[in-house]
Amino acid sequence: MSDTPAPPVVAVDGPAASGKGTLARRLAKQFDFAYLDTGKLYRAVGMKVVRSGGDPEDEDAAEAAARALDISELEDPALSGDDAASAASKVAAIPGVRAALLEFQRTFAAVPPDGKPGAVLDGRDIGTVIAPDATVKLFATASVEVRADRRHKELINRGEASIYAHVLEELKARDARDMNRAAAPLVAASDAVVLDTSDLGIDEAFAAALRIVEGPVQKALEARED
Ligand SMILES: Nc1ncnc2c1ncn2[C@@H]1O[C@H](COP(=O)(O)OP(=O)(O)OP(=O)(O)O)[C@@H](O)[C@H]1O
Ligand SMILES: Nc1ccn([C@@H]2O[C@H](COP(=O)(O)O)[C@@H](O)[C@H]2O)c(=O)n1
Repeated sequence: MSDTPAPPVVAVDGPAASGKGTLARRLAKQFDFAYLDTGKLYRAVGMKVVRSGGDPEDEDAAEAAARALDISELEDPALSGDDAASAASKVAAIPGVRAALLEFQRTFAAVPPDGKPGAVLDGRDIGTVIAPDATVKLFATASVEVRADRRHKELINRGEASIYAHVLEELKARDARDMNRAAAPLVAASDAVVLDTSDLGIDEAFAAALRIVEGPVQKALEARED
């Protein structure tokens, strides 16, 4: 049996539109790690149910969709939309759905694809459930008003119709569902470092994230070389 320590894992959790995906993607690039946006798994399951005419709150339909999910379905551009986000947060509350998606995420973290030396995963339960032994855990957050403003601007920049007040309401509803569900609720792991980016631009937020993550990651990489 090999004594080589496991590849480093960076867990990035946080509420919707907190900027966790932006940070996680940049951190993965910085260290040449594999990156998994776990929200896409729930979005794909939600859309699969909706497209087949089902209700995302129907436990049997949602669990069946999660078990039948093919990784190629994560490439669907429709997953970035509001309908997918809303359906995702409904299927995500169903324990059978979370159980069906667990092994894929844990394997991604333990054996990063393409021979990458480590993995960055972002979501809601990475530090608490998927990778409780992660090398380093970041909990990215920002006030709901700031998050709504960022998402609103993102939608406008994409050429989509957007009303700030609607975006704010949608984020509040999603926060409430994600924080109050019984199964893997959105909460910072006790050993996560909380990074509030309300007053930070993207580059400042990344610099702050890097300061938190760099030391533990380098240490874990060096331990694998010994
Ligand atoms: N620090 C920041 N300052 C300003 N804008 C930001 C900052 N971080 C991220 N953004 C922008 O806010 C929007 C949401 O960011 P991002 O998609 O990374 O959030 P997320 O938490 O991954 O969202 P979701 O939960 O919906 O997947 C994007 O348009 C992104 O460019
Ligand atoms: N680890 C995760 C990731 C996501 N969810 C749920 O999916 C919804 C969409 O996620 P985004 O990151 O793409 O915004 C989110 O609102 C959660 O309900 C999850 O439960 N666990």
